[in-house]
Parts: sequence; C-alpha cells; structure tokens
Amino acid sequence: MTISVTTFGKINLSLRSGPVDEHGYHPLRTVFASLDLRETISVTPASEFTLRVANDPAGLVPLDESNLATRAAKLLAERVGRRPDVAIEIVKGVPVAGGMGGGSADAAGALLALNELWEIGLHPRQLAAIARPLGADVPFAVLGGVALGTGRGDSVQPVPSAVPLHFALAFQDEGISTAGAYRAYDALSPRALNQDAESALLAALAAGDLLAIGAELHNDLQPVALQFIPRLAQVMDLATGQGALGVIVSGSGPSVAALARDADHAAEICAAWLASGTVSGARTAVTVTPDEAREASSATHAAFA
Ligand SMILES: C[C@](O)(CO)[C@H](O)COP(=O)(O)OP(=O)(O)OC[C@H]1O[C@@H](n2ccc(N)nc2=O)[C@H](O)[C@@H]1O
Ligand SMILES: Nc1ncnc2c1ncn2[C@@H]1O[C@H](COP(=O)(O)OP(=O)(O)OP(=O)(O)O)[C@@H](O)[C@H]1O
Repeated sequence: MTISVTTFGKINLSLRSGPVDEHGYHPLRTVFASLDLRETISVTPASEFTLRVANDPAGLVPLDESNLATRAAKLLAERVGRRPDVAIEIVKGVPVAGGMGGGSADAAGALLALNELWEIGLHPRQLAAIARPLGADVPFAVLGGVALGTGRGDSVQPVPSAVPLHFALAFQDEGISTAGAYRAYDALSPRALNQDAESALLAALAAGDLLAIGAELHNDLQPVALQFIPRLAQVMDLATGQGALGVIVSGSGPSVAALARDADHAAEICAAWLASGTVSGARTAVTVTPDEAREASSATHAAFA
C-alpha cells in the first residue's frame, strides 16, 4: 500500500527578527502563508529505508541522512519504537534553497504520510510539536494555511484570511543559505522585537483588504538577501513598475514575491520578469486555504501496489 500526501511551499508575508539568542537562533514574529507550490510525498512499506527524489534535475536535494524527509521518518519511527522500514518518494515542486520552505514541506509530508501508514493516529498539532527539532519552519509546514509563527517561528497559530492572495514569484539560479542569511543579519545589529508589529497586516488579512496587505508586506532579512544578490533590487523594481501591490524577498531569499490584484495581473508581472533576463524562472501562485491544506495533507490516495 502506498500513501501519498501533498504539502506546500510558503512565503513569509511578514518576518521580523530580534537579535540572536544564546542557542544561535533568532526570536521571530512571522506571518506564514502556504502557496500552491506542491510537494508530493509517497510512502510504501519496504524491507529497509530508501529515498528517491523526482523533479530535481540539478540534483540539489541531498539523498543522505541530512535529507529532511529522512530525518523526519527516522524521528517518528524512534518516537513510536519501530524500524523506519519504508520507501519514500518525493516529487519536488518547490524550488530548492529559494526561501520557500521546500525541505520543510518534505519533512512535514513524511510525518503526515507515515502517521497514516503506520496508523499512529496523531493529530496534526501533535505532529507539529514532534516536528520542532527538524527545523523552525516544519511545524507550519505540517499545519499549512495562514498562520502567525512566534518563538523561533515554530510556535504556530492560525490567523483568519478573507481572500485568496495571488502572487508572482521570481526565482534565481543561486540559493542563499538560511544560516548564512541570519549571520549576515546579526551584522546589522538588529533591535529587540516589537511584539505587535504585524497587527496592521493581520487586520488587513482578516478584512481581505489587498491594498493594505500589499503595504504591510515586510521582511527583516530582505536587506541581507539584497547584499548577497544585488540584482534582486532590479527584480523588485520591475514588479513595482508593473503595479504590484507589494513586493518582498521570501524568507531568507532569494525568491521574490509580488502581490498582484488577481491571477492575470500575476501572469503579467511574470512575463515582464522573464523578458528582463533578471530571473532564472517565474510563475504565479495563490495562497492555499487551511481547508485545502488539511485535505491535501490527509492521505489523498491510498493505492494498492
Ligand atoms: C527564514 C525562515 O524560512 C522563515 O520562515 C526560517 O526562519 C528558517 O527556518 P528553517 O529553514 O526551518 O531553519 P532551521 O533549519 O531551523 O535553521 C537553520 C538555521 O537558520 C538559523 N535560524 C533559523 C530560525 C530562527 N528562528 N533563527 C535562526 O537563527 C539558525 O542559524 C539555524 O542554524
Ligand atoms: N527534502 C529536501 N528538499 C530540499 N532541500 C533539502 C531537503 N532536505 C534537506 N535539504 C537541504 O536544505 C537546504 C535548504 O533547502 P530548502 O529548499 O528547504 O530551502 P529554503 O526553501 O530556502 O528553506 P527555508 O525557506 O525553510 O529557509 C538545501 O540546500 C538542501 O541542502
């Protein structure tokens, strides 16, 4: 029997970070949103653990013990006291090292699929708690939707969002290491977190006010991404010139997200980017509702091999 689940890439509509703590992590307040960039994770009983990754032509995803889906499977097996005797297949849909949480989505997918296959019966909230040591973004990747992340970004509470948000996304060939981005951020001497800095964004999301949402998009890591890849400033200006309602670097970068009025407007921004030669790829994406995320992440099909 094979169990397949879909999990999603994300952007941070708002990301604010305080200075590094004694554990080398940064206290965050971030508003996550799942986008319809899909990772499919399939698990099948096997005599020993194996991992296959499809749709990664450049071979960027590690296949060793550092793979986040492998780590997730082994962590869950250990928690329930069994062998991780499973074959995992991942079909990538999120660009690797683009600041869009693809590896975290794979870890989340492995947890959700194995929870079904091994009939563990944990609630997604319990899986999100188990997921914390795998990475700060993994608890949100388990739950999906639109949510406020605090702590390291790993304490996640859903927030209301009234309308779908259409984005144009611009990708780059080179990646930015998340740890490297936070290290460079420290050199900017960040100040302590303001505890309600995202309240205007949350109000705009609840009201479905696209103009206000666009104006409130914010990323403290953006200056760092622009230092690493100065061309991103041009990419952002191009989207603004096309009438984007707001433009940000996604997470630790280097992907850029431009909020559009609707799907057609998002496609126009992508066309302008592709014509400019400043991006390695571009596509439109829309936010995924909590219901869609929940449905996709509970075993979508169980097929008998
Ligand atoms: C940039 C974001 O994607 C925004 O959601 C996340 O903050 C990063 O989440 P992630 O990739 O799951 O991060 P992890 O795998 O936990 O950590 C990678 C590295 O990022 C840095 N890190 C991450 C999260 C955080 N709150 N503070 C940090 O300083 C640490 O140096 C850590 O060694
Ligand atoms: N299953 C996986 N898929 C992709 N990358 C993985 C995976 N497991 C481990 N990695 C490693 O994690 C690194 C970051 O990959 P990922 O695509 O998750 O980046 P990201 O989207 O920038 O992450 P984030 O937004 O969470 O900071 C990759 O360079 C790769 O070495």
